[in-house]
Parts: sequence; C-alpha cells; structure tokens
Amino acid sequence: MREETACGLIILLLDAGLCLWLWVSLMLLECPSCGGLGGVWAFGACKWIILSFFASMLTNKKPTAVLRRFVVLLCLFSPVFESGRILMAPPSAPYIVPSSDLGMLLLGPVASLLVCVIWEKGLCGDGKTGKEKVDTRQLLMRVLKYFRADTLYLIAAFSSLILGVYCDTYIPLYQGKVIDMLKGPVLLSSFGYTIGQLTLFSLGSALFSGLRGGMFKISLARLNKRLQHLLFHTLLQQDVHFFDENNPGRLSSRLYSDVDRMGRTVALNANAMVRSTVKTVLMLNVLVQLSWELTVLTCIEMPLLAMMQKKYITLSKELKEQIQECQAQNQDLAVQTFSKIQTVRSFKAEKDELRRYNGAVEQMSAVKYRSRVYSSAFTLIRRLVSLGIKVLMLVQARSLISSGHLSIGGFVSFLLYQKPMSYNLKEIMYSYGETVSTVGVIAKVFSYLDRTPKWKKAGDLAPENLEGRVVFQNVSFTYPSASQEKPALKSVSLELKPGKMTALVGPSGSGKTSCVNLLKRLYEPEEGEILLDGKPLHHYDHKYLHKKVTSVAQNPVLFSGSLKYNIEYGLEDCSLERVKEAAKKANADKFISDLGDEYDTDIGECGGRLAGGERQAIAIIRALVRDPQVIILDEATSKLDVEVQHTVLQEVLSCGRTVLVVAHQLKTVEKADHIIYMEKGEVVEEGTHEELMAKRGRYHRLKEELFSQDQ
Ligand SMILES: Nc1ncnc2c1ncn2[C@@H]1O[C@H](COP(=O)(O)OP(=O)(O)OP(=O)(O)O)[C@@H](O)[C@H]1O
Repeated sequence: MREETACGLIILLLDAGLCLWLWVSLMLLECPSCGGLGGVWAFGACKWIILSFFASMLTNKKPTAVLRRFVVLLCLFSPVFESGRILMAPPSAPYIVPSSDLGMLLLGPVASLLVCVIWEKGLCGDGKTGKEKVDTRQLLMRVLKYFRADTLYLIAAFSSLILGVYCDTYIPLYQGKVIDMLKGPVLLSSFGYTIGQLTLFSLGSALFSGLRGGMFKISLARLNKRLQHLLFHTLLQQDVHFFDENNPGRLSSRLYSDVDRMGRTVALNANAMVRSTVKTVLMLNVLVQLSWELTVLTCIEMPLLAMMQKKYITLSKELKEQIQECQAQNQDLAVQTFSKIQTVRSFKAEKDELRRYNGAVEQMSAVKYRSRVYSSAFTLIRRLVSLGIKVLMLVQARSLISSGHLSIGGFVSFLLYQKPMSYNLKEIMYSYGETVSTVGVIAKVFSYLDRTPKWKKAGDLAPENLEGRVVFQNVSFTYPSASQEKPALKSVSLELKPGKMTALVGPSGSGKTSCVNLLKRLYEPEEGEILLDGKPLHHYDHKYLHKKVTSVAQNPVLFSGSLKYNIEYGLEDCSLERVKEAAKKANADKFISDLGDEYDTDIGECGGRLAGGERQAIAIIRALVRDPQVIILDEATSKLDVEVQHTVLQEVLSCGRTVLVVAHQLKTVEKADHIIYMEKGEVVEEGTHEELMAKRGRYHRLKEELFSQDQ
C-alpha cells in the first residue's frame, strides 16, 4: 500500500513537471494556441506513454490497477475537459486553449488525484476484499427484491421524484430571470409569462415532492410489515438451542429496530440518492451554461467533503454499532428486572439492579457523547470548507461580472443553485455512507432469515390410536452450549409402559430434565433413538406429537390473558364444554367458579394473580384438555392439596395413559409402578420402590438425601 502511494506521488510529480515544462516552452515560444484541441489531445497521449513507462519502471513492470487508472485519469483529464468546454461554449465564442494559464494546467493533476482518492478510498471502501464488496452489493439487491410486492407504489414514487426534481431544478433559473427583468424596459406580458412559469414549476415541485414522500413511506411501512412477519415466523421455527444462545432482548431489537433500519436505509437512501443524482445532473447542466469557472469551484467542494464524510462514516459506523449493542443490553436489563420483580424485591436487590442499570445507561451515554463530539467536529470542518469555497467564488464572480461574462441575475441564479447543489452532493455521500454502515445490520437480519433449524424435520405420522409406549434406546446427548466433555445423558436406555407410572429420580444434575426435554423434542439426541410405539419421535406430525405427549411443570409458564385462553393455548376449536370437563377431572372446577368471571377471568402477567397451586391446576387442565396418551409430570402436583393430588394422579393414569414423573418427594415415588434411578447422566438402578430398597444399592444409600424435604 505504501509503495503504491509512493509510486502515485512520483507519477504526480512527473506529471506536474511535464505540465510545467509545456507551460514554460509555450511561454518562451510565444505560442498560446498549443496547436488547438488536437494539440491538447496529442500532449495527453504523449503524457500517457511517458507516465506509463515510468509507472512500469517504478513497479518492476507490474503496475497495479489503481496506478494504471491514475495514469489514465491524469492524461485524459485535460483533453476531456477542453473538449467539454468547446461543446458547451456558444458557437460564436473563440476557442482559447488554457495553455497560458498555469492554474488550469495544474487543475488536471489535482482533480485526477482527488477523483482517484475518492474512488479508491472513499467509494470502494478501503481494506475490503472484492468478495466483501460483492456481498454488500448482493445484500442491498436482496433487500430491493423484498420491495417487489410494492412495485406500483415504487413506480409512482420514482415518477413523482423525477417530476418533482425537474420542477425544482428550474425554479432558481426563473427566479434569476425575474430578477433580470426587474430593471430595464421589459414587456409586462413577458414578465407575467415568466412569473407564470415560475409559479407552475413551484406548484409542480410541491405537489410531486409530497407525492414522492408519501409513496416511499407507504412502501416502507408495507415492507416493514412483511419483513417483521417473515422474521418472526423464521425465529419461531428455530430450535431451542438458538434461543439458549440469543437472549430475547437482542432478538426483539432485531425484529423491530433492525428491520425498520434496514428498510428505511434502502428505501429512503435510494430515494435520496436517485433524487440527488438526477438533481445534480440537471443542475450541473444549468450551472455550466451560466459559468463553467464557478461550476469548477463548486465541484471542488465535493471531493473534499467526500473524503471527510468517508472518515466520519467509518467512525460513526463503529459508534452506531456500539450504541445498538448498549440499547439491546439496557432493554434486556430492564425486561429482566421487571419480569423478576418479586425475586428482586424479596432479596432487597433494588439498589443493585439500579446500579447495574445506571452502569449500562452511563456506558451508553459515554458512547453517545463521543458520537456527538465527532458529529460536531465534522460539521465544523465541513462548514469551514464550504465557507472557503464561497469566498473564492465571490472573488471569481466579481471578475466575471466586471468583464461582462456573467449578469447579476445569472449570478443570483448560480447562487440559488449552488446551495442545493452542494446539499445534493452531500446527500449522495451521506446516503451512500448510511447504506454501507447498515450493511452489518442487514447481514445479521438475513443471517436469521436464512437460518435453517438444526433439528430433524417432523414427519406426518398421526395414528388414530396411540398406545403410548416410550423407549429410549442408548440415548446420548450433550447440550449444544455445553462442552462435549460434559454430556447430559450417556447411553440411556429405558422404557415407559402404557397404564403405568414411572418415576425418574436422582441427584440434581443427573439428567432427569434432559430426558424430559428430549421426550418433548425440545432437543435432538446425538446418538441413539427415542421411540413412541416403535416409531422414532421425529416421524410424528409436530402438532399431533405435542397433543399426545404433554407435560406439566412444577412452575408452569402461563401467559397474560384469560383462564380459557391459557387452557386452550395452541388448540384450535376447543369448546368451553371440553375445558369445563377437563377442569372437573383436575378437581379444579370449584376454585374456577369462585373466580369473578370464571373462565374469562384475567389471570394477570404470567398468571401472577393466581396462587402457586392454582397455577399448577390450570397447567394440569391445559394438559388434560388435549387428551394426551403420554403425560410428563415434573413435580406438577406438589402445590396441590393431598386430596386433589390423589384425584389428579387417578385421572392421569386412567385411559391406559403412560405417566412419567420427575419426582423429588417420597410420597410421589412410592405411588410409582416403576422407579428409574439416574446419576451423572446414566441409569444406575431400576425397579419398584421396595425392590430398590431391598437391593440396598445407590438408591437406598441416597434416599435420605433425595427426599430429605418431605420426610
Ligand atoms: N440448557 C443447558 N445448557 C447446558 N447444559 C445444561 C443445560 N441444562 C442442563 N444442563 C446440564 O446438563 C446436566 C443434566 O441436567 P438436568 O437438568 O437434566 O439435571 P436434573 O437431574 O434434571 O437436575 P434437577 O433435579 O436439579 O433439575 C447438568 O450437568 C446440567 O448442568
């Protein structure tokens, strides 16, 4: 990179030397015409041969593409500029080659260098490989594809945009004309005609600008709706491991702010870029006609701003990412604290939580402060550059007006164009930078949209009669987030028989919940298989399986809403009669009828308005209403009265159901037909309570510890 820069500088010096040599020679020979336009092109060609030769020598005959482009630019700038001047000049004006003007001769190298720096550094993004550039383009194109459904809105938006820009462009020109007509003898009719044209363009500008904004906003809102729906749907399909790894705060931030930013960036920045580019081209045309000298000065501002903008964008991109990260973290902290407010309060941890939140907020404000400092510094430098250019323009304009090359009205028109022109250029740069800085966000959203769940796809098996026999065959499993050396289950084989209650017991961390998680298909076993009536679990239809195999946890998860909503959660066409019947079986109909609105009673956030036992009862009704064949009870009746516990166990065991209990209480275990004792992810002993006690093995030795609470 350094070698390339050094070669570029040597080439630039050589070019300046050649230009100076030409200028001195022309002065000495007193030959101002330099052979006309042909001479300029011939000098350009000679320069290309000489500079290419030196570039080749300096780089051991391997000049880089950047260097070659730079040489071509240096040699082409002057001939192309002079040809343009001839095309733009009125036919009667004599052609004066700028050979005697040292400033014009040096303009070529300076402009080429600026263009090269902007192109190579500013617009292509330094340090990026070709693949990354292509990826950015592909990502942006993919976002555009999602707009396909809004083609009509976009056609209307872009048509209004072009018409609005067209009207906008001609307003200052007519304002200048009106100013020129204010003095001297002008017919009232032609003055009125010009005023009429100005009014027409102003009305058109207002109408089409309004339409453009409205159409873009409508299509953006539609895109957001579609993308949020799609992303939410994709996230819902993901395996549980995905949610173990990505916390809810971050996911909801992706779903709302990132999707919005993604659509906004592409829709609004595309709008801004197209609008500004069209405006710039139209305005440049008018500006060159008014005065090419002032136009060149206006255009010098662009590369300077582009370079500063590039630097600012790189800095602000990093800060924006940091702010986003902090926002997600703060959101997460607040949600966690509010949702666990009872625990926070009972441990008197309000101060700790406040300290944690304050720390996070302070971290975010520090990043925001830096961002504001950068923004202010950038604005200050940008304004200083603009001011300098303006002073130069005033000096040049004075000499043009005094030499009669520009009218005062023309200069006023020029000034009226100049501000929006710089604004347009800034907007192009800003929109480009904004789009590039959002690429990270777009890539993340797409990575979620493209993520295929790692679990096996569910089959379509849904037999009418299910016996409910469950067999674990040499099942081994390690949680994806845990290390491979710490498997949760090691070659576990067990059988759950229909009409029987099997109890899983063992010390904490022995793998009981892991067995349940696999049976509920929340995770997939790494080795071995789980069979339901002889068929692997994943062969069953997803909905069917979760209807036939249900579980009730010790602390069931309930949602805000009515009691009925929680009971029939996930079921279609569940009648109130069915709900009432299930409630009767769970011996819970009495407490429900005591509630004010019975099944329509609002149970509060996460069922917070119910007692622990009542929440368990609701979860049992929710399981029974599905008429399952396999029921998993994870100490699900521990908070119920003894009498109710008995009724519930009787009920779940009726109809030949298979019952698996994760037991921590001796009284539950004693009721089980079969006990499986686990330790460190392995089945160690199994049999009835009496058999295991008689064996005097691990179960017998650890019984006191296992069931100490209820003895
Ligand atoms: N989501 C998880 N990610 C990583 N490891 C886990 C996860 N859940 C459990 N484990 C680990 O798997 C092992 C078995 O845990 P499991 O929850 O199955 O035990 P358990 O017998 O149900 O314990 P307890 O009776 O305390 O609920 C433990 O070592 C535990 O640390």
